[in-house]
Amino acid sequence: MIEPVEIFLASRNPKKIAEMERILGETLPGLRVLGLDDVPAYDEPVEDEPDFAGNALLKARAGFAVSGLPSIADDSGLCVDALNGMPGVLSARWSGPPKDDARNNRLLLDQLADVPDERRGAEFRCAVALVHAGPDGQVREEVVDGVMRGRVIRELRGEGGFGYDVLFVPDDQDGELTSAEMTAEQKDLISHRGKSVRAIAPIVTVALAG
Ligand SMILES: O=P(O)(O)OP(=O)(O)OP(=O)(O)OC[C@H]1O[C@@H](n2cnc3c(O)ncnc32)[C@H](O)[C@@H]1O
Ligand SMILES: [Mg+2]
Repeated sequence: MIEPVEIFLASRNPKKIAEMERILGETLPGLRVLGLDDVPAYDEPVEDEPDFAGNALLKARAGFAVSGLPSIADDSGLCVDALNGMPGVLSARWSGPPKDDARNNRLLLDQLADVPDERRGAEFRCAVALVHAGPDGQVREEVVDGVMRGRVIRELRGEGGFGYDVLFVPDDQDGELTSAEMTAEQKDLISHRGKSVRAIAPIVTVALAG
């Protein structure tokens, strides 16, 4: 009998989950991705680490502890040069709780109002962590990173993606479209998340082989 191939994905962000499932599905067809609704509710960790890798590990460890399945989590955000790398790990709640993408975007636009075009460089960063049991039963942890460079524009453009995509023009592609104006496939090809999920996929394959 062929074992079901399952992984647990610890995220509360439906659009992020959709991107991760889409990218994982390309490299690992047949993979069944379980989410937070598929396991009993648990105390999700406070994302209080100073970097994306640390927060991604917190989320993946908690997922593994509850599900017992190989567990992955993403921690990501927008790092703006003129703001010394902020919002960074604070991206989701940059304008305060509760998380609100539109309010975050307005705050970022205000903060950058006086920053000239040539100093509006920024990058999306994404760490993806995998926590699983090795063949010896020991817990193994892996973290990979992905980056997408670009710049923050002065108005909201596009309907796709999520979060700060409406304000971000990646340097790749033609350098004009925001990541919210790209198709899902265009964004996946160049995005921070596309890069990190494609980098973790072969490690997931090894983890699933046990
Ligand atoms: O922690 P989980 O439950 O996975 O969901 P979250 O939305 O809180 O996720 P993070 O803590 O990693 O915060 C990521 C935030 O960074 C921003 N962000 C990350 N990737 C993005 C992308 O591809 N496009 C636009 N904004 C992005 C957006 O504001 C996200 O809410
Ligand atoms: Mg979060």
